[in-house]
Amino acid sequence: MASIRAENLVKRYGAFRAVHGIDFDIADGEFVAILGPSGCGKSSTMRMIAGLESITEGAIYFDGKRANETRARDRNVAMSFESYALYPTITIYENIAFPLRSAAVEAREIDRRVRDVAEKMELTALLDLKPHGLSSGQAQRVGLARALVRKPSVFLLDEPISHLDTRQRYRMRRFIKSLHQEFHYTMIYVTHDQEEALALADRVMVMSDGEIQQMATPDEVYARPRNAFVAGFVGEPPINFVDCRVRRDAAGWAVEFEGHRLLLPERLHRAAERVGDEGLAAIRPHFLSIGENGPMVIEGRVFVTEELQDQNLIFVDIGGTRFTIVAHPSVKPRRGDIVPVAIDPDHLLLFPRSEAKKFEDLAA
Ligand SMILES: Nc1ncnc2c1ncn2[C@@H]1O[C@H](COP(=O)(O)OP(=O)(O)OP(=O)(O)O)[C@@H](O)[C@H]1O
Repeated sequence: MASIRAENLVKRYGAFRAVHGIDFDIADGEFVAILGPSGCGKSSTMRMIAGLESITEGAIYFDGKRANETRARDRNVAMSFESYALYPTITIYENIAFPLRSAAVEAREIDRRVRDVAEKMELTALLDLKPHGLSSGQAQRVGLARALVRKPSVFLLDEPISHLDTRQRYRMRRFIKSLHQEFHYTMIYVTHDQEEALALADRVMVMSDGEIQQMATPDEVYARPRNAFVAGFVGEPPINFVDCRVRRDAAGWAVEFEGHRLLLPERLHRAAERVGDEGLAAIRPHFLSIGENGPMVIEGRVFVTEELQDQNLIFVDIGGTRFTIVAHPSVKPRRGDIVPVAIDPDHLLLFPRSEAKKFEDLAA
């Protein structure tokens, strides 16, 4: 296993800057997900770590040693992509053994390692078959087994399961997570799927426009997003945003919107000072409820509901701003009903209004 450090990492393709000088540390044995929308520079970052793409500026260190000039095959990095090109004419056993045969590993050692990895990946029963006829989930597992059999120091996965159906995706997620929990590989996992990133990783590196917006644990990026972009990209259904005015008077700091006023908890006083007059308040759909209980209750009009058996999604219009509420399945207002919406100020977030622009780009 290895630790990885990046210092001021830049990737340019001609005049276009895809990665803008990023810094990060990944500890030995850590599982980091690189999360962001299409084109944000995730794959470029991963490919620079793998040595498949040259580094325009800055440096990468493996275990503290500069690796910019180290060739891809000497970095002991395994990569697994969405496409898992297996060799069709040889058995699963030989497909997994292939990288070891190329490296002239002794036959008994090959056999031991292939059977060992096949057992971990639940492939033992398939070893004598040819790839033809495997399900896409099985083929993906063979691809992972082939990457792992070399005992890499770093395991890189680029959108490895995005093409699978929902059931297979859950299954593969469990596999990947258990591989990490059992063997503590240093793993870097590129995805645009926030749920996957939060479910799998020890820390999530959220990227947009070639920059790291936040690198923190799943709990932190969810509960304490550093900016409106992270708040909007992480969480399902997406967070609610509303323009607000930020005020301070004898009672303390407060936000106002649509003629309502909400006193801010102490946790948000520094943010309120930083934001200035024009703010962007945000609250997750799970922290709004329908009912009279709470320090702030505002009336809204229901315009759509979605009943999802384990929860109901209720979409409410409050003074022209649309809010999503996640409610208990027993809460079933009808379209057009006027309902009291309770806001839990402990879960309110506050950003500068200027960050709304990034959120709009994301929604576009
Ligand atoms: N070889 C290349 N030549 C020119 N531009 C490139 C090249 N590879 C990537 N880019 C551009 O660099 C930017 C970042 O690409 P990258 O593939 O790193 O993003 P990504 O976040 O992985 O996106 P995706 O999820 O769509 O793969 C994009 O605008 C892309 O078009």
